Order: sequence, then C-alpha cells, then structure tokens
Amino acid sequence: MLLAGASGTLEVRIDEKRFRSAEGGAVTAVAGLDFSVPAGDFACLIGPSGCGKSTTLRILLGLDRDFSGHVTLPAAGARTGVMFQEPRLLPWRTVEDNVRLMLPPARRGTDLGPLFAELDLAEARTRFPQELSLGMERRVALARALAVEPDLLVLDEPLVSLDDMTAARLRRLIAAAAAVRGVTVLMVTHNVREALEMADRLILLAPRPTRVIGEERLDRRRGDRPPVWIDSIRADLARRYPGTISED
Ligand SMILES: Nc1ncnc2c1ncn2[C@@H]1O[C@H](COP(=O)(O)OP(=O)(O)OP(=O)(O)O)[C@@H](O)[C@H]1O
Repeated sequence: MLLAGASGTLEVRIDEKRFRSAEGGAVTAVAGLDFSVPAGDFACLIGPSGCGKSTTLRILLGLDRDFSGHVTLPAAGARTGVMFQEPRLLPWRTVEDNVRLMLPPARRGTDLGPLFAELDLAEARTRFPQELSLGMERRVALARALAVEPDLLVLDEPLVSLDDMTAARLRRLIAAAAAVRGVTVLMVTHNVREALEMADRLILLAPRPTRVIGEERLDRRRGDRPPVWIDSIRADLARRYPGTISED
C-alpha cells in the first residue's frame, strides 16, 4: 500500500516480498524491512549483491504493488525523481526533449536553461543520446530526475561503471543538486566510500531476505570528509557488518 504522509518523512515498511522461482517455488526477497528517511536527508542503502535493494526501490516507487507492508511518501502529491543505473534515454529524442518529456503538460514550456547549465549540459541540449559519453548520459538522466522538482530523489547505483574522474564529478553534482534543493534522497550503492562521502545516513541491509541490520548517522559535514576519515569509518563498518561490507 502506498500512502501520502504529512510529516515529510519517507517511511518504508516491507513485511514481506516474495517472488515465484523458476521451479515454481517461492523466493522471499524482503522480510521485515523497516526504515525511514527524514525530510531533506541524504540516505544510502547498502547491502550485498542480490539482497533485495532494487526490489525495495521498485516497491517504494510504486512499480511493484505485490507485497505486504506500506510505503509513506514524504508528502501528499509528492513528486519523485528517479535515476536508474541505465540512463534509459529515448534514442530518437534530443537531450532537451528527453528531459522535457518528464514534465507534466502544464510545465512543458519551462525554461530548462538553468538546469542544463547547473549540470554542465548547455552544449548537449540538441544532441542525441548516441552522441553522448556515459558520463554525459548519466548527467542527462540526473537532469530528467531533477526536472520534475522532486520531493524525493531515488538513485539506483548512479555512479557504477564510470571512471574515477567522471564518477567524482557526478558525485559532486548530485551532492550539490541535492543540497541546494533540500530534497530527500535515497541512493542505492555498493560503494561504501561513495556513500561515506555523500550521505547523511547509511542504512545497512542483510543478505536476502533483506531487512535493516543497522543505521549509521554521519555527523561530519559533507565536503569535510577526508580520505583518511572515510577509510577509518569504512574499516569500522566492515568489522561491525561483516556480511554486508567487505574488508577491502
Ligand atoms: N522478477 C523476479 N522473479 C524472481 N526472483 C526475483 C525477481 N526479481 C528479483 N528476484 C530475486 O530477488 C532477490 C533480490 O533481487 P534484487 O534485484 O532486488 O537484489 P539487489 O540487491 O538489487 O541486487 P544487486 O545488488 O545485484 O543489484 C534476488 O535473489 C533475485 O534473484
């Protein structure tokens, strides 16, 4: 069940989510998962491969309603911007059209200039997706997610497969865009260092069937988190959550 909250907090409670396996049996992907993200917080969901992260995102996005539990979105009529791992741009549309198509008809004429400038896409507006590098495609996907002026931004592994420099640039753009808008963010990542650089809170997940095994609030200011701090927190988390965070 998807509810609209008044508190501004995203609340996710998935009592159980099962899939039918190829052999006809049942696979329980999620069991007793419960977390909330206060308004304006940047939260990262971290869990081992195959534990149920994408399943959880699909449920909270309303793409899968076959589960027991409930999801309360941050507000009545909350707008959600989504960025998947695959940019999923329409190849026959320009960059600008790909972004504009996300807008409700009444807002289709909005000036998108400031958004393209913010994400360093001004030059790319008239290009087609096949002319873009993967880093640019991801920036267009981010523009599309931000164009709806979301109350909630959901990011599924947005930095995976990018080279270090491109990932670092996109990381900064995402963090800055989230901060300036004060939007609530839920990001799935495998990369604990990335999460430690960007997030206000980490939500640690168990292997399948997944549930929350710990939450960590990161009080150190974003932008003032040197590598040595990130490495020490990461090592501490690996000790405390061995099935979820590896040592290296
Ligand atoms: N449509 C489906 N039918 C059957 N089983 C499924 C289906 N979708 C997911 N599963 C199973 O549910 C479990 C959780 O999958 P999910 O994709 O949510 O994991 P994940 O944590 O996002 O994985 P990864 O980190 O590899 O992206 C897996 O064991 C997967 O095989």
